[in-house]
Amino acid sequence: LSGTMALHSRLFSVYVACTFLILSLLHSSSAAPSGGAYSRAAELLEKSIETKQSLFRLRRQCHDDCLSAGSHALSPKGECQFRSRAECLRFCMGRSITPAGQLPVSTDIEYEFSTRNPYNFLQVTYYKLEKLRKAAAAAHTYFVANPSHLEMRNNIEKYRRMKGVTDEDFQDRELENEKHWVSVEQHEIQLFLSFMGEYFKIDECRVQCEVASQPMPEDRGTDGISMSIFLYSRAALSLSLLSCRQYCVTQVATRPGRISAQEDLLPTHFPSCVQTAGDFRGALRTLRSLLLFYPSDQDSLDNLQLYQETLEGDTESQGAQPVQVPVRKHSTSQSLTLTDTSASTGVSGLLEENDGSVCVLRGECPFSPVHRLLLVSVLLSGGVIRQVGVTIAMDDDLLNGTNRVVLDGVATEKECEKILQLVAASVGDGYRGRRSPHTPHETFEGLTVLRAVKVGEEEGLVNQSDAQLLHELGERVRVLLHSYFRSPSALFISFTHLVCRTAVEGEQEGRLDLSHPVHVDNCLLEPETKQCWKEPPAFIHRDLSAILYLNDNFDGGELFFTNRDAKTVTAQVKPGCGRVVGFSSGPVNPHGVTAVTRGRRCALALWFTKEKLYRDMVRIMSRCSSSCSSSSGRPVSSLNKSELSLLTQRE
Ligand SMILES: O=C(O)CCC(=O)C(=O)O
Ligand SMILES: [Fe+2]
Repeated sequence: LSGTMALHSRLFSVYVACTFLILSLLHSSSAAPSGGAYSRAAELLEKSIETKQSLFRLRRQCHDDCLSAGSHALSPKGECQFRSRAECLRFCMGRSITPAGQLPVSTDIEYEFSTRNPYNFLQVTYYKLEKLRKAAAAAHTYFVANPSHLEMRNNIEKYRRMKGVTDEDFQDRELENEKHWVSVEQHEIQLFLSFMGEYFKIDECRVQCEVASQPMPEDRGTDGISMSIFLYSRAALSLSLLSCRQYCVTQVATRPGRISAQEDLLPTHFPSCVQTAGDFRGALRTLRSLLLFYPSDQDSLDNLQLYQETLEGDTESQGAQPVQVPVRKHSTSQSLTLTDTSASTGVSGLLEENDGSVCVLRGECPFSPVHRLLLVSVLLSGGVIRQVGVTIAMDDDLLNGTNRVVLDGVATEKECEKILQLVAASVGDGYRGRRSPHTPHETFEGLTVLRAVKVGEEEGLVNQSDAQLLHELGERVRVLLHSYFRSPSALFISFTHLVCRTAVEGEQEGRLDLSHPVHVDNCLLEPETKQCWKEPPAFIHRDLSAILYLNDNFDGGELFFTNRDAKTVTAQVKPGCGRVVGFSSGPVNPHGVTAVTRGRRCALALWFTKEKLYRDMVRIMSRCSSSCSSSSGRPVSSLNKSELSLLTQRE
């Protein structure tokens, strides 16, 4: 640890300094910084990157020391033992970092680093300083995570043509954290295990969570109130630790620059190593591993039976167990069986007990789902959102799929009524009376939050508190789904749309079409090839979809999920006031709406994103232009170009 002593006290400030530096560079276009300022900038940027790495190394070191050497080994003078691992970790971290340095960094800073933004600025500064080789490496590192950044693509082309810059200079300085993708891309059997080894750098991620989430020693008070705050913050801390650990699965399965994790990363790499000719035992072992992920997969079940019949009498081979993956060396030789269903990524999670046993949240947890939902949502929202009465009507099992849920009781009858009045009072977004874009047999009305607030403000037609209710409902759904799907990364509302579909009278006989054809919300589904292209015009930044239904006095209009063939229906959901259907926006959830053959069906459609950039600026700003007191929005003048372009984004 001695090497990290230099971090003392400066650690936090240097990590944070990066953000201020970026901001000052951003605002310095009028007065160009001098050469001296650029070298200072480069120095600080490098230092912030190095500091972050040192911090991560230190956390790993402390974790290992406190775990393996036994907590007493680190005790001052070796006399007294620590009462807990947390205490040991605090002491260990505290030897190298000041208490301020141990505070968590803000999400903004984490965001900057996760998008590799410091390398963008580093590239500029090295270019200005004419350190072209270093500039090329920084440019490449940034580009790996931001492949659609055209300016950087051009810069890289320019660097390639510059004298003194060679191919070797284009190095990914963050490669260490992303190595596992190299082996994922090679579908070779011998690389499988090394892939597994890399994959379980998940463990590394979880260690970082654990050490980073240690409470500060000052937390504990002696009087009743401080004690309950202490207990409350402890509970919140455990939840955030849990969330952080669960997020590791998603993080490891997310390529640099991608927003969404690769679905089924681990299990889909099994088949490439199943069939080693004649190795029935190996095949059986892999099949059993596969079945842990897909317990009802018919092909695997058939194959399993076949192998078992073939191996009849060979008890040793018959007993082949699922692959066991060793988890990073600890003194107690732990191993994690591949029951990690959260490896199928998405946003669902699992609860891993300290003893290494795995408790899959759905079904096997010590508390009931409803209980869990309420507990988590209340804690996450600081108790401000009333979720009493919300129940889980259907889960993945009942909906026959992945990352799907139906919640009831999210809005009251009164609230549904208010929103329906809002639709009636407003003229809609130009859709009123128009034929639906999806079918000639229905009309379609759409109302955005912005529109609702505007109508409320300007025309006096809509009660302002009704418009505000739209906001609140969106927020309620966000908090509920955030906790249900255990998405540890922040979830931002990306777009909200109040949509009504009305059957055109006299045109309903023998209708064969749909109210909304089968589609996937964040990619372009190609049912013939079962591919889903994550590219525009699809809204590729959408991570989670939700529809809050408002009424049921119509015929038809059921939401249904299908397989990727867009034909095989896997589940159906009947709308009703206060019911929310939530699902991940990706290719596991193709869906459509059956024809509305009588009456008007209204619903509030919401899309969420993990990408801060794509949060709904319209929503934030409309809120702040009206009654918003604790503004979470920024003035328009401070938005960047792409944020501004989002303001004009429409369905
Ligand atoms: O209204 C519904 O039930 C679904 C709507 C939908 O899928 C969409 O707008 O993308
Ligand atoms: Fe949809």
